[in-house]
Amino acid sequence: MTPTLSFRGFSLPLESTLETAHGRIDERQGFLVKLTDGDAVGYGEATPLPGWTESLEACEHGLERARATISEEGLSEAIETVDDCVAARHGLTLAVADLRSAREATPLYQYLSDDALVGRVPVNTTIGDGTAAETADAVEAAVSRGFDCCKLKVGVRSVEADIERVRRARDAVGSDVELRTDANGSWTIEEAESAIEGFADHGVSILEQPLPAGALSGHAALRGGGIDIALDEGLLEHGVDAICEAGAADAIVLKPMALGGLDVAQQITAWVQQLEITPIVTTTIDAVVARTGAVHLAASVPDLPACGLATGELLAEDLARDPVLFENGSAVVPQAKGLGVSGLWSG
Ligand SMILES: O=C(O)CCC(=O)C1=CC=C[C@@H](O)[C@@H]1C(=O)O
Ligand SMILES: [Mg+2]
Repeated sequence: MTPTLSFRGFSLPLESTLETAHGRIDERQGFLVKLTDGDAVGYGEATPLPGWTESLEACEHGLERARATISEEGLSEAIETVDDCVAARHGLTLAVADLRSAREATPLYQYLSDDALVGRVPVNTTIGDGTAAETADAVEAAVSRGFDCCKLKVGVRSVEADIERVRRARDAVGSDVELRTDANGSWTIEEAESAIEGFADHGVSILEQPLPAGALSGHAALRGGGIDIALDEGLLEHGVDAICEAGAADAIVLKPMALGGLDVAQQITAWVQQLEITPIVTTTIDAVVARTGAVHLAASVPDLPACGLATGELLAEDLARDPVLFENGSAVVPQAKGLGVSGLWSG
């Protein structure tokens, strides 16, 4: 039986604009992907993000190519036709993995790694730019919801303002909560050095992408200042080898949507861990399908730190009920067969 591919567009507003140094995110537009093979069905999600993936139009064209190719040539050829469209490839390969793991009656994370039972994975919550008071309130509210690791967006305001935001957040939640920061490549080396000095006073654990994506030696020079340096945009710019050769990162952020799929992201996590660099899996503020796929990926990789998987709360609407519960700073991993998201595609 030849599998058939279908997809339908969606647009999901955020609860409020996510202000980052990389730009504003108001909504997430993408495609819910459905793969049918006999009575087996698998779901994926292709949600492009400008600056991280192909455009929405290119993603749609990629899915159209894959739909035509799957019926004429087959599944692996269809995946090849979207090799240069990372979000489309993510959507197609996630649908394949969901269908195959469901058919094997195994949860997706066990399909990805033959792992024993993994009940939960540690997560960070994501706090957008805001005033010092708004930031302190947001971190305090996150901790009251059970989170013990918060990532703050920085780099939109002055370094001094960001240091004050971090100080106020630390004062609000005390020393037991992990605070991370993400500058989305907005600083010069001097600004980054000043930020690191100020953030270190308030126990910030990780500073993500302080310098532009192209910088490598600059990031290497920032390491050892008391805060781990993580690269996010830099991974897409340089790849793991160059980052490792430059000694540019303590940690690397892996976004399955931006990397082309869980399979690619999983290979990179194993590679990165071999190099004694810490992988951190995050979403691209996706809908429930891709977000749950990222939770399964994190569950398939041993010894991960808190990952950026609690972004569902940033959305005002979603495609279906979230099968992932968050409690005590962790995501409870779905144990149903496949991805574990239901009620997606009626009719
Ligand atoms: O890492 C997280 O906590 C959640 C994901 C996240 O922060 C991002 C997702 C997509 C684009 C960016 O704004 C941002 C990032 O830079 O990591
Ligand atoms: Mg980032």
